[in-house]
Amino acid sequence: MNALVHVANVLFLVSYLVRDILWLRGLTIVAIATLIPYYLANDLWPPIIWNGVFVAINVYQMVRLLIERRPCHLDERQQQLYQRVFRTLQPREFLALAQLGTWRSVAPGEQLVAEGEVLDQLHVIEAGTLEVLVGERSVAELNAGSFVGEMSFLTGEPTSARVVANAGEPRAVEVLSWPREGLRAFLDGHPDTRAALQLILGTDMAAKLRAG
Ligand SMILES: Nc1ncnc2c1ncn2[C@@H]1O[C@@H]2COP(=O)(O)O[C@H]2[C@H]1O
Repeated sequence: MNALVHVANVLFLVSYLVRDILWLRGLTIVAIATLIPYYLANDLWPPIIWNGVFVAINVYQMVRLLIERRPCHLDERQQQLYQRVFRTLQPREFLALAQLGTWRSVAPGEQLVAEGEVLDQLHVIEAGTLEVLVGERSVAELNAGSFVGEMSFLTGEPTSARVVANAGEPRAVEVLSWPREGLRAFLDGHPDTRAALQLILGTDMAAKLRAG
């Protein structure tokens, strides 16, 4: 019987070494199950009850994780954007985020963002190129996968530049746009998604700094 205690503790040890929380919880459940015969043989009811509670909590959290991670269908546009920008999110997390936004076309010559405005949206380009202007000076071009308005989104400051679709562009630019407050509320309820998005936005801004 004592061997079971050692086996269980080795399993606990392995569970602490794995990085994926799903595996950690699964191994914890197996380790506890390995200990139960020992507790029963020794009539140790308090640890049986407490470990039953731990198993119940872990099973509940595992079911939640599995629901979050179950495969989901992304349409072609979503799939492209996911591969290009949001790969650090679980596909289902991304789907929820994408469904919160609306797809929009920016026609050649159309202005997406004015300079110095209080922006109530965050955009990401799915296809096409947008031009960034400060005054009349063109300072950058933004391509598929780039965010527009992330600086205001993160700082709450008015926009730093004007962003337009060039009149000479043959095709409309496709963007996915989120309402700022709706996105903030969503992220408040999804802290993992918020952490991942902050990193994605930070990486986007670093790329812009580097390009500038
Ligand atoms: N130098 C730059 N390089 C690339 N993009 C920029 C630059 N300046 C501004 N932008 C983009 O233009 C947007 C204007 O609104 P924001 O300041 O919210 O966020 C800005 C960025 O998305």
